[in-house]
Amino acid sequence: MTDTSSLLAPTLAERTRAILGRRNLILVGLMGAGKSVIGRLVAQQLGLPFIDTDTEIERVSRMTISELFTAYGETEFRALETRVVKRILRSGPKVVSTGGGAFINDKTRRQIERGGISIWLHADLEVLWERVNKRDHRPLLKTENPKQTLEKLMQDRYPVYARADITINSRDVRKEVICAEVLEAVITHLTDNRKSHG
Ligand SMILES: Nc1ncnc2c1ncn2[C@@H]1O[C@H](COP(=O)(O)OP(=O)(O)OP(=O)(O)O)[C@@H](O)[C@H]1O
Ligand SMILES: O=C(O)C1=C[C@@H](O)[C@@H](O)[C@H](O)C1
Ligand SMILES: [Mg+2]
Repeated sequence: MTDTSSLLAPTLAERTRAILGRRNLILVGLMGAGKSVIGRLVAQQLGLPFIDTDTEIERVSRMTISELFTAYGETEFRALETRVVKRILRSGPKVVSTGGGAFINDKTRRQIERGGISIWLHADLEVLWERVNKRDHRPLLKTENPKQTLEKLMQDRYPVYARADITINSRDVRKEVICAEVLEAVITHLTDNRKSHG
């Protein structure tokens, strides 16, 4: 007789979707870490809506992020980001990729902590630099030495990103590999949580 048990076993995506319930998955991390690309793929796999907060900010303001920084400055941009993140996370489940500074801002981080499971895409300097140096639309990197600026942002921000519920090592492997690692980590995180809460 043919063993059909493996054919009937739920897939990784199905298992993740089942345990996730109505929670949101929120990707955080530096520019170039892969939040948008991996977030979209995770959402596709889980059959959930995907929202990128930078894109949503650009939609509601009808300005690009660069234009917002130039016209109103970073402080106003952060206030708008907090409001947009709060609204997006009011309902779930969905997959949300955030702008690089969202989790660093105290108010926005509190919204994220309340709003779902946070996932830090951690990457080293060379990986990030290879990815971001191809385009120059990022206002924070419009400096004399953008690579050094990126390194400084890593030093300042990594201790804060480390507070995320889950950390994934984002590196140059196929995005499907990173996506599968995210799903596995979500299952582990929620299973461990269940155990510790009896
Ligand atoms: N696993 C990967 N392998 C190769 N390239 C990748 C991988 N993940 C992301 N990239 C590439 O790196 C670049 C940055 O990715 P992405 O835009 O998703 O980063 P981000 O974290 O959303 O950055 P930002 O905060 O600037 O929006 C893109 O060109 C993307 O295709
Ligand atoms: O790292 C940051 O502070 C930023 C990252 C981008 O996603 C944008 O949200 C904006 O350029 C600021
Ligand atoms: Mg992005």
